[in-house]
Amino acid sequence: MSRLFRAVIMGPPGSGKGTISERIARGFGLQHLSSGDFVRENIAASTEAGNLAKTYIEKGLLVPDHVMTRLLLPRLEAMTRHSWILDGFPRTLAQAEALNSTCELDVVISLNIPLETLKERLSHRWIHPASRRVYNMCFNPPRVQGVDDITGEPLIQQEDDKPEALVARLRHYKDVAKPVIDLYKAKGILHTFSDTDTDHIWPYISSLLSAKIPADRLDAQRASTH
Ligand SMILES: Nc1ncnc2c1ncn2[C@@H]1O[C@H](COP(=O)(O)OP(=O)(O)OP(=O)(O)O)[C@@H](O)[C@H]1O
Ligand SMILES: Nc1nc2c(ncn2[C@@H]2O[C@H](COP(=O)(O)OP(=O)(O)O)[C@@H](O)[C@H]2O)c(=O)[nH]1
Repeated sequence: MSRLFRAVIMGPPGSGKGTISERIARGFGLQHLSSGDFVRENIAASTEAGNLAKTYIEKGLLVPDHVMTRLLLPRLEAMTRHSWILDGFPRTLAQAEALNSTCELDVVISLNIPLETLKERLSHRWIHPASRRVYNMCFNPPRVQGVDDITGEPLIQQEDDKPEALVARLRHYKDVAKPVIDLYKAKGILHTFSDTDTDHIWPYISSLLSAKIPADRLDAQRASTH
């Protein structure tokens, strides 16, 4: 059986991790794994790690490393048949080291997007809270303004997408992401993309993945998702 392909996507809030991961999932048949989704699923299922995570999220805090790794690593270990793109994890060096000891990554994509662009995007980000489907009133608007395409339910704006909260989140991202980025740079698997538009970045990411994922693996991957 061909070896699995494992990728991580990193970037500050609003950099397009979710948007690009979805394109990668559709275009290359990788499974999009979102750390935020794992956290929410565990909270909904009241698992031990989920209950712990909830106490932090309710206070608007990041979930501590030991809880995140307990929640995520077993899920990754169980992914023995499907290649994946991981979005939202690792966020800290401790998480990256724990991930290292679980699996070998093929590619890390780092998104480097100007602050003004992030502010602008997040001020137009609207979310369907139940599914976490993400819209943007300019870039990918819903079919009907203010409501989710699939359920017709109302969309909301998140408090921490407001510009005041964003600056603090960004500062925090820069501090904690730097050692993670340095680690992946040293391993020779880091690929950084800088631009103001996802549509400009996408062709470069697409050719990187086409070159990195061997054709036979790509075919097998696509066949298993269709
Ligand atoms: N790797 C992680 N480490 C710590 N906490 C995490 C991690 N991933 C997710 N969380 C927790 O889950 C919450 C939801 O995560 P999610 O990635 O959906 O949203 P977010 O942090 O607002 O991301 P973004 O704005 O970059 O899209 C986070 O606010 C955080 O509390
Ligand atoms: N205007 C604009 N908005 C974008 C672009 N790429 C993504 N977005 C939107 O910007 C917001 C943040 O993107 P998202 O994928 O959620 O970023 P994440 O926080 O890194 O996962 C969402 O509302 C996206 O629809 C882009 O190139 N231009």
